Amino acid sequence: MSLLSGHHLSCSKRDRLLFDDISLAVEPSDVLYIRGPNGAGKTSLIRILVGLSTPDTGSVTYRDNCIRSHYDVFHHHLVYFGHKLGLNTHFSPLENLRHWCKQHQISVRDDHIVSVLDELGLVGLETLPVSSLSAGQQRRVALARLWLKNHADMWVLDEPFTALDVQGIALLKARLVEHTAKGGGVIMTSHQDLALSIPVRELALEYRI
Ligand SMILES: Nc1ncnc2c1ncn2[C@@H]1O[C@H](COP(=O)(O)OP(=O)(O)OP(=O)(O)O)[C@@H](O)[C@H]1O
Repeated sequence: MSLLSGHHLSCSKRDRLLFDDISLAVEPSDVLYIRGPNGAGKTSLIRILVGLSTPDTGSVTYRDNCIRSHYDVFHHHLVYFGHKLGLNTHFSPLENLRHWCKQHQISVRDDHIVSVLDELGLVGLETLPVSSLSAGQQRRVALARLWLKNHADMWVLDEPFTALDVQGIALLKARLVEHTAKGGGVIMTSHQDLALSIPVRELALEYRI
């Protein structure tokens, strides 16, 4: 059974048809890479796939159930990473992630969150306000969710490599490989060459005028 599937999806923005009748399916251990030029509609498609926008036509299912009518189950198994990091910059990485874990019913001790932050190269920054961290460090804090929500089998990541340095990219790639090895599925966009050590399927969106 597929994890996440889009069925006959179409989307227009300001009278421009971005994509029409797209169907896709992510199986366990699959990585689907959505690529295309700026403005092609990658983020629009991603937002539809996680239920944040409604397509003009078509539907999205998670394990064969419509995500709209089974949103709680889908949400429980999803990590979505969008352009906005979803961090409160007045609070520390530890406070942000503690709150996020609570929202996602993840029972975790502070020392585990700190160990994940340390693994992500944020040693000594765990209790500083997020506003005092660099762009790449803030992104690492947000990405820590991929290390904390172990019961999520579906990851949907919109340009997750943005602002990461070489080491950050390597950490994330290794995590992606780990996730798929356990049967997880991934949909992602990127403007970088993915070069993962596992097979990646591609869906190319063109810029339609
Ligand atoms: N809320 C909106 N209202 C009106 N137009 C929108 C909206 N969101 C996106 N668009 C338009 O839809 C088109 C596709 O945008 P989208 O963000 O999906 O592209 P993208 O492929 O992700 O681009 P990029 O590579 O630059 O991130 C763009 O022309 C954009 O201006």
